[in-house]
Amino acid sequence: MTKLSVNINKIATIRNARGANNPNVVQVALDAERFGAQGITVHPRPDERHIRYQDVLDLSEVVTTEFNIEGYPDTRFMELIKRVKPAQATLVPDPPTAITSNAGWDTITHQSFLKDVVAELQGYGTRVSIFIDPEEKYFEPAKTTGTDRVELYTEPYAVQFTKNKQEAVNPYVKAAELARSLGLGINAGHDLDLHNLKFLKENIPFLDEVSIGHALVCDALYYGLENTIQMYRRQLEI
Ligand SMILES: CC(=O)[C@@H](O)[C@H](O)COP(=O)(O)O
Ligand SMILES: NCC(=O)COP(=O)(O)O
Repeated sequence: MTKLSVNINKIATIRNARGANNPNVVQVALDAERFGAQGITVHPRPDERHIRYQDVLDLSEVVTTEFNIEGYPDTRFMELIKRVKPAQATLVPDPPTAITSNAGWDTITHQSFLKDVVAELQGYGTRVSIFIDPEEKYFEPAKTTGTDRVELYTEPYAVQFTKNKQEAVNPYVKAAELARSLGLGINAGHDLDLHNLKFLKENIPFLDEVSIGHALVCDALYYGLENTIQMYRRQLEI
């Protein structure tokens, strides 16, 4: 089974636009779980432009599905994970100014840094996933860090999908098979949507989890959150 983790960053973006507490991200997380989300993902960024560090603490009190916290492992992130001890931490190499995530880790250059971070996070009982491009050279070094999983960065897949879906998915299938042969769990995320998700799942049926936010929240404007979550869940049933 491939789990659907709903990323609620964009709910916080709307809330922050007015400064009050509407929509309430904690309530949306609880409702998303009730509507079928199998996990809740957040990616607090240093400028707190969407999810705030306090949101993460508040969510940690109530989320009953898999709580996944993404981010660059700076001091604040590490302290947050130590305090919250979520089910999963996803390490993303974004600089503080990144508009959104736009690359996976260079696990060769940053191998020893990642090794230390992974060991510390696992010491809190948290599963670790490393955000990674589907390039063969990064997988053995990723395994050496001790990470439990990798998250395949799927923006290039989403872009190429509209032109040639088979060419788009081929490198991801190869990467996923390599990760599996190394004993790594496999997540995927970024720009997945109702058009491209099913094809990814059909080609990589052993995906452990996808985290989806931007497109899912956009779709919810038209279909409603409950219908939308169910629609995404159905894409993962093959
Ligand atoms: C790692 C990843 O792909 C997502 O966390 C994505 O970066 C969402 O972050 P934003 O919501 O800030 O775009
Ligand atoms: N890890 C990817 C994620 O959480 C959501 O990315 P997106 O669907 O907002 O592009």
